[in-house]
Amino acid sequence: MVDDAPRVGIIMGSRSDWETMAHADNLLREFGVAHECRIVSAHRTPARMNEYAGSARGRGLRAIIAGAGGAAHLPGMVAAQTTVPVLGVPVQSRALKGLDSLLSIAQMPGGVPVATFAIGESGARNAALFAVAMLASDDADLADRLDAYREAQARRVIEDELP
Ligand SMILES: Nc1c(C(=O)O)ncn1[C@@H]1O[C@H](COP(=O)(O)O)[C@@H](O)[C@H]1O
Repeated sequence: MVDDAPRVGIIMGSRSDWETMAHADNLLREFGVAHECRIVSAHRTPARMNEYAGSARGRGLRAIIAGAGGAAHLPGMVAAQTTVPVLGVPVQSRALKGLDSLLSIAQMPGGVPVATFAIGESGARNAALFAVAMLASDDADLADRLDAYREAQARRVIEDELP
């Protein structure tokens, strides 16, 4: 793990979200972006959420990736308490397959934005890539790594071409 002060926070409503959110963690590790992972819930640990959101900018966080499932209020409630950009990841729920999570995160009232990603693993990965892209806007080295990532991805697609 990276030992510098975290630049990105990954939070999730429950330990049960880790299987999904670990994809964001892995991606930030791959890029060498200092980050932290925490369980924070608007419903179950509201005081911890307030403290997390309230201290985020002062601690140097540049983005918060927030994953939650079902009545996924966490990303929006964090966004309500900080101007650090919040990237919301809808975790797939059992009852409604994540459509509930997606709509809970996407349908924010005007004035309190949350960037909303796809349901599940690809959403977690894209949220992390988006955070990398945000940081890369003033970090040339990270921008080069992001270009290299895209090039490697394109090479893999081409190598996988049908016979
Ligand atoms: N949506 C939220 C919030 C929140 O938004 O604050 N806190 C927990 N949860 C969600 O409840 C689901 C089930 O949690 P459990 O597996 O712990 O019962 C998880 O997907 C979690 O994100």
